[in-house]
Amino acid sequence: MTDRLTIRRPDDWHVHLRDGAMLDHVAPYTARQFARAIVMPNLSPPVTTASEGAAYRDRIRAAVPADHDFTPLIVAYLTDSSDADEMARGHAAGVFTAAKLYPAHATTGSAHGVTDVANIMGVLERMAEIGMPLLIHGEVTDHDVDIFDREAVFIERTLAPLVTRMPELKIVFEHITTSEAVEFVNSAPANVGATITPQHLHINRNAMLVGGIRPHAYCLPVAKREHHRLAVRAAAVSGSPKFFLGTDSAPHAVHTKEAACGCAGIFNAPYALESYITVFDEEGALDKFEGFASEHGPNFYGLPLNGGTITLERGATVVPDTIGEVVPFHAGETLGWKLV
Ligand SMILES: NC(=O)N[C@@H](CC(=O)O)C(=O)O
Ligand SMILES: [Zn+2]
Ligand SMILES: [Zn+2]
Repeated sequence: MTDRLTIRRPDDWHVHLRDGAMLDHVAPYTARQFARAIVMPNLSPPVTTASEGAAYRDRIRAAVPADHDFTPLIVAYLTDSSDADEMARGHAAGVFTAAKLYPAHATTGSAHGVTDVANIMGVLERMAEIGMPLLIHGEVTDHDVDIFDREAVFIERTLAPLVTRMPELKIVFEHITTSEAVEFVNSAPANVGATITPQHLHINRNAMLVGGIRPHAYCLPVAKREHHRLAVRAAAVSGSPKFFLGTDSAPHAVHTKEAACGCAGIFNAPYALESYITVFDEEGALDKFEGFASEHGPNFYGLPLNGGTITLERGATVVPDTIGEVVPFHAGETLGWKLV
């Protein structure tokens, strides 16, 4: 039985570090676990220009303790009026690693998002030309679509036609939660990849609703029924280079979660690796963890693998009930692995 696993330093391909005091609070947790992170741009206001991106990168660097070797990868927030030249300028300047498509009003901080992909086809064509990946929150927002169906409907209505129309564009289907998304990514060409969060490997929708309503298990896309969780787990541990680590760590102050209309998001950064490796251990797939955490992401993005290693050992990690004003994923639980 493997009790100790040393892997190449991993990266987080989807994290929310926020801004201001919350950035100062949460950034050290991501920097402690990961060498690089794709930092999502859904700030208020969102990061839409290269100069805003460079300034945000400076604020993130200032928030990370000097003894952490951490590289934030900045992302442009796409709007209906995004400019292809601005995206290309930011990418060429080494500021923008990718651009994020939030369907308008799909999730936290998406009010300025894209109302129709048709409005940004020129931008997407330029991104395909320059090899700038498109990262997608894949849900429709139509009121008549059940929230549990919004990811599957997005595949039919938007993602599948987009992949057909733009075979050169690298696309990351973010935080997938359904068997439909797994099937779509598996059958799509090599330019389509996906991130998977720890929460969607651990919980199904019962965790939110059985025995009481648990706001700290609520995120978007919402956790689905059990067979979807099992399909996403199978994808994560499959060894396929299409699936890689993206925590979607999304901190919200506790009073905004424990509310009549609570915010969507799960703060999992502090113990992300311990949470993920627990799943790979349960699935008898510890040999697949390094690929998922440290190789598939950089290979998909065309970025170098990290130097250096981290080690996880079997042992107790007690997760506190709160970390500052934020309740972490697995709050009050003891995980069976620890980062040494
Ligand atoms: N995942 C979430 O539930 N929330 C994220 C936004 C997102 O990734 O959808 C957030 O920034 O709070
Ligand atoms: Zn999202
Ligand atoms: Zn996110």
